[in-house]
Amino acid sequence: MIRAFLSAMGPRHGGPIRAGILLSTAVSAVQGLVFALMVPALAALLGPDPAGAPPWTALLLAATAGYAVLRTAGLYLNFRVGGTISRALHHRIGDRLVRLPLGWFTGGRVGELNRIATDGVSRATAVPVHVYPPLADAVVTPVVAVLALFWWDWRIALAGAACLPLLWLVFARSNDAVGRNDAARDAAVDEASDRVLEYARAQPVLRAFGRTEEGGRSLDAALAAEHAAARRLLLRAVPALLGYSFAVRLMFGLLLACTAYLALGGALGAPEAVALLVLVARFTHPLSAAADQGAALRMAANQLSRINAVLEEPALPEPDAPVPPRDATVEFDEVSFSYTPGGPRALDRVSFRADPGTLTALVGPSGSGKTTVAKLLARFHDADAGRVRLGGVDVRDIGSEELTRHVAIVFQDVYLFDATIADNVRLARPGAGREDLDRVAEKAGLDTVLAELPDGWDTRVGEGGTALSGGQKQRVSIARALLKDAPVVVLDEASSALDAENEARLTATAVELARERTVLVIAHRPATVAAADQVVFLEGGRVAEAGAPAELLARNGRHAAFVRARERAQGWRLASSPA
Ligand SMILES: Nc1ncnc2c1ncn2[C@@H]1O[C@H](COP(=O)(O)OP(=O)(O)OP(=O)(O)O)[C@@H](O)[C@H]1O
Repeated sequence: MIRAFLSAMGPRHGGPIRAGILLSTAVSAVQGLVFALMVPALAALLGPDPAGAPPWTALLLAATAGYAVLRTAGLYLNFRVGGTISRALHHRIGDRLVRLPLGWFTGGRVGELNRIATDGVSRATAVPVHVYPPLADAVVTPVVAVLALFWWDWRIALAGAACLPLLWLVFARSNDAVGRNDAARDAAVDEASDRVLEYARAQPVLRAFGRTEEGGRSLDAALAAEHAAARRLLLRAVPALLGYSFAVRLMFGLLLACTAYLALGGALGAPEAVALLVLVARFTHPLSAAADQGAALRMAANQLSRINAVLEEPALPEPDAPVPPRDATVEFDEVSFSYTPGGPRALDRVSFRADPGTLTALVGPSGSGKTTVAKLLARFHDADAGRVRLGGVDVRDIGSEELTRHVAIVFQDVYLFDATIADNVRLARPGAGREDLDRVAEKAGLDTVLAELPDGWDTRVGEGGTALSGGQKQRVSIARALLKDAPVVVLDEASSALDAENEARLTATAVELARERTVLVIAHRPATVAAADQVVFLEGGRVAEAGAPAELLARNGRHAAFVRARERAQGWRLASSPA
């Protein structure tokens, strides 16, 4: 557990945690000494010669004063350590997230990340403040008290010592039962949170097709599984905790019987017997509470191992000596890639080259690998084989900051922050002035949208951009990419969402951009394909054909057949330009 803590906190914050644990342990040990001193002090006070009590009483008072000082210092330190843990874990998780490959952030991670960053961190934060000190009181204090009692009366101490391993055994077993079932419940809670998010996001689709009931089935199943896991945890944890509580009371009874036996046999005086009973009674409550704290510790340990799993997730490897790209040439050289190790290849020995000053249209049926090409160029993932080069340099040798500066991508599923349109566009270049914004707005077709909105640039877009239409969001996203002014632009052309006028404007913008940049368009529109300098036609993850659009149409191969099929299905019309 401590190792998991230190690993999660990193070397910089290990010191305060160790200090907090040491101090809490010391406080509990001193408390054990205070308890042990109560026995001779009380025995002397209640015995036939109370005049002999002052030395014991003075020692007891001194130990109590020391205990009070240490307890206060421990409380103060542990609250500070709790704050440090919370801050450090949030920072470390945040730092890790920004270094993870973007491909790591699939939908299923959202619920898990949310739980780790909230519940996980708060449980870990509670350990030094609310969990470890009472646990140390329940474990260290009795052990020290029993050891100290050996010095005073070995028979009673032996009886106490004999009970401790038994208690420990029951404690460890009950902890195990809670820990195992808590991990299973955690997994069920994650699954349920993901399904809730999915159900909320899928509402428009489900309602459009009148399938809200069916759509809710997987959510119902996940919630039922969560309920079952919580029940299992309860059913296993309650008997385990009750068993432990019973063991504590059994120990209390045994010590009671042992003390009575010694007192009745005359081996122990009545004052000593009373003092011992006070001591034993004093232990019952903290020992009983230990089971709850032990369970809380196991749950925190489970959360810590989940936090550590994120922190240990391999970061995107960064080059030791980054090499800047020489120009904006994009080159795929025999690139193969699978999303899952050993799984089907999304790209299979893909090779093509896109030169600066040209527009390349990536065309192909759904699932042919067009988006994957864009993702490998931006290093969402690294290729399994072959090389993706930018400006003659392998993207893995460029360094992610430099690569980000060179490549701007507009994906179809646009995400906007809950801020104004201006803020969202300025994300690309925070210092950009109004003139720059107006310039890119015109090129992206955003100017007409702004003219219709009463607050113009200051319109708030809502969470994720919900206050804007799909086409409006896409235009904001294009303006953002244009403002970045990167030498390579990848545009995942919207298959819908734009009207004819804006479609034409966007094609014109792509062509204009391609005068000075390398532009790759995942093309769904005939006008864009026709305007391209070259078409890379993908099928099943392979480059089936590549060449100028007119040349490919004239060849009458896979690309031409695909275009004809599209024409029939969607009314595409793509004429080969006269040679
Ligand atoms: N995150 C992922 N995990 C596993 N497989 C994936 C993932 N993303 C895509 N794939 C698979 O990789 C292949 C290529 O997908 P990709 O998204 O590149 O196709 P596409 O040509 O862009 O399709 P579309 O035109 O429909 O967007 C497909 O078989 C797809 O199922």
